[in-house]
Amino acid sequence: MAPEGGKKGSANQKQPHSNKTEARTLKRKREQDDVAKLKQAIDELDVKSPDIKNFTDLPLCSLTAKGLRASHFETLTDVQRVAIPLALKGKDILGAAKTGSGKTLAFLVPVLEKLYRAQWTELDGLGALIISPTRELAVQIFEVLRKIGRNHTFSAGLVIGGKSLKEEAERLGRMNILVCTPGRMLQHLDQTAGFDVDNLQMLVLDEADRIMDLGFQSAVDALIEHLPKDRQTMLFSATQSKRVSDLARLSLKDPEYVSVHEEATSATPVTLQQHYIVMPLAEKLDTLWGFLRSNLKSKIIVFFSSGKQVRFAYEAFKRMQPGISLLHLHGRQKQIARLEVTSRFTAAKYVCLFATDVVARGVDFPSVDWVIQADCPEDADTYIHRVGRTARYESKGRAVLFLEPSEEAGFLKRLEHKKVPIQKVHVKDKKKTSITDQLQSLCFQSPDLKYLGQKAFISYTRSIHLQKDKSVFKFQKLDLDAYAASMGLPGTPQIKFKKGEDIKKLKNAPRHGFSSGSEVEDDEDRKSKKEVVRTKYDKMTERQNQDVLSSHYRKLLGDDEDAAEGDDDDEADFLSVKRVLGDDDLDQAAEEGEAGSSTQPKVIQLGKSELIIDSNRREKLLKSKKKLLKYMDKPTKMVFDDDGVAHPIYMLQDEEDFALEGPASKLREQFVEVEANKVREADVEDKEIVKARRKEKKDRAKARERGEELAALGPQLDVDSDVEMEDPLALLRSLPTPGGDYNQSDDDDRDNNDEPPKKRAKKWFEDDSEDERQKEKESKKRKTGKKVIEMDHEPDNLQDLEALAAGLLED
Ligand SMILES: Nc1ncnc2c1ncn2[C@@H]1O[C@H](COP(=O)(O)OP(=O)(O)OP(=O)(O)O)[C@@H](O)[C@H]1O
Repeated sequence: MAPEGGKKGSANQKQPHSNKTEARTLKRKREQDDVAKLKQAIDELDVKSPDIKNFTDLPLCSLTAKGLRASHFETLTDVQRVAIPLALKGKDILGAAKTGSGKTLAFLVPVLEKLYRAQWTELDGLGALIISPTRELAVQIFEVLRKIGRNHTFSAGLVIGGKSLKEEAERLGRMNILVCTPGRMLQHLDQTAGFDVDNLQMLVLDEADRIMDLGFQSAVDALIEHLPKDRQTMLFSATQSKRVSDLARLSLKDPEYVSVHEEATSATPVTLQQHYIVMPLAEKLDTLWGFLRSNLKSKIIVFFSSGKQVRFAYEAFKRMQPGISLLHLHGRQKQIARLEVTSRFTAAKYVCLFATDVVARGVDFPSVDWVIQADCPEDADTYIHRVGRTARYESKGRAVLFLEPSEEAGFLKRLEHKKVPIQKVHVKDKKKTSITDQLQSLCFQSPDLKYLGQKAFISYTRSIHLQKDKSVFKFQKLDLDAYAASMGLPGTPQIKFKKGEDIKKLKNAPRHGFSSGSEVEDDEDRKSKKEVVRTKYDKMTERQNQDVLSSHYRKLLGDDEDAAEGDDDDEADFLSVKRVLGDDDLDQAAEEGEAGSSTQPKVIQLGKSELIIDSNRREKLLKSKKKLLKYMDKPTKMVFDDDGVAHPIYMLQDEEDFALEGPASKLREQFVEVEANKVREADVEDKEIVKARRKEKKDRAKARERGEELAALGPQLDVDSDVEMEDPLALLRSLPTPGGDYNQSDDDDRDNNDEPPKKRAKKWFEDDSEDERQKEKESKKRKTGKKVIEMDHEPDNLQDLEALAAGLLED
């Protein structure tokens, strides 16, 4: 710890040894005097004094005061004015204040002050732990801490996953302040030897109601178990519940309720204008498109209920070029992509971000003009947090909620109950537009988009079906056929539901091999994973949704969402798509499976189109003229004019003849109808094919299982147990790691890769086998073809942050 005076002293020219010791003693004495004065001032502080208006009116050490000044924080906000004095006095705090009202400083300032007054050093270990529900929010808190704490000498770190556990573990022991997500922190507390939290002075839960929520329950409870009971605890949120059970779980001692806006007439900022539009589900995308086209010079966030909704809307709208930059963010993206999207959105002036609730809470994007809620939020609290991304700290903002007619009455009641003022508006007739035709043709042209659409449709219907609040979400009232058609889908995907799921649990369900922003791995899940030893066949057959060829689509869509398909698994648990792929898709996917790791596919020209030779099977095709015809363009009838130039027949049609055929709009409709019929017919055929292939796959898997059972009796399959004998961790290593790390990329790939089962079985074998030759082949394959996510692919800004964390407060 080096207060200002100390630093100046150390800059002096060389002193004799005795002088140096004397200077050090003097410095320590000054610090002690300083701390004693601060303690006395805090004792004498009247927390209710009306004179407390600015940070300078508080008994803060000069290092914090200097950091606040340099960050241009002078006047206290309401919540800071009430919470900071109480926290300085050592009280446990339960703080609730509107979004954007400055809660972050309300807990960060007391954290710095408490450690300063305790003269905390690196040797004292972890002094304060700040828990956030999402990575984005954790990074943001860390940045604010870095800004206002720049003059202190505490070390601070971020524990949010995205790095190997080992790498993080090495640094943990040196940290005085940690900002973390619950799942990752628990992993360290459970697994990192020598990570001592016995000295912890302060625990902070930002967005506390979310952290105490069902999805995080087991992780948070387990985490609290590790912490000493004798500590100061602070909980903050814009929507704070005072559940006695929560307070007991956290062992809060006689907490002070800081609820500065309780008497306010609205729960949302007064500078926020809030509207809602009622429209049938089938008009949602049209309305959103119309809105974007009318607000090109704005910064907009559009919230959807699931990552799949986000991806479909993003991919479809991007292809239709709305005239404003589009970004998308959801919890299944890689951490690098997520950080890049947040920083691009922060920096841009006119931009639209399609997002899930991963950025609904706490995230402080500057100057957002509009928050659109394209899908109704699960409850009024989520509504309040989402709209809170605009109109932050005295700035203005506008929010629009899209409601389905069946949701209107129920949700308005919920908002009224929470004191949210909102007005109904209508879309102007001349601004109404339909994009169904465009979406239909895009889905027709691109199987990838159609596939995303089907998944988005399913995830939406699933979320509505699962919602607890049945007075708002009425599944039976939705016109699903019209909705599917409005998304451009050739038919309504059939779905079946399992009973007993919970939307909140699902939202926080662990993702294999990938730790998302709001990831929490159930303690019990982790234990059972460790205990149950599975064979490679178990792993292979456990993998669900093998018929959804996601890796294929991932390649079509680019690779920014390596883990995005991981959730196919949880989806397949719950409901299944009766029909997903078209004939072409299956062909392509099968070929891709065969192509394996071929790196440089050959391309040959066939008529106007290109045929990519990326598999042995395709190469063989070249030898059969008849089969090749399949890939040739359909012949078009051409007519030669007087000069001998060829034209398509319609170009030479007489205008009068053309007019006789009827109005162009009708012709167009007829054309669309004919094409749509073709798609429907193709759909029926596809269904049959998919059914047959599924059955075939099931039979194959069964046969293999039988083989395994038989083989288990024979001596040669003692391979697995041998492995276990030689290396007791071998099997454990082959299990998916909870919360997953980037250096677990192999596992990630396997878990998220819905390749055809034949291919995957091979991968599992290779990964588990002791055969060195096979291993070598596998590693070569990875090097040449498949993407391997390297551990050191850290985002620049995160790395910078981490680097700075080591010595937070050096000038
Ligand atoms: N005293 C202050 N003076 C000026 N600006 C401030 C002050 N306190 C906070 N701010 C600014 O207000 C904005 C919102 O602050 P913060 O993110 O802490 O809000 P919050 O209450 O945590 O919001 P949410 O409930 O959405 O998490 C930030 O941009 C922050 O820099």
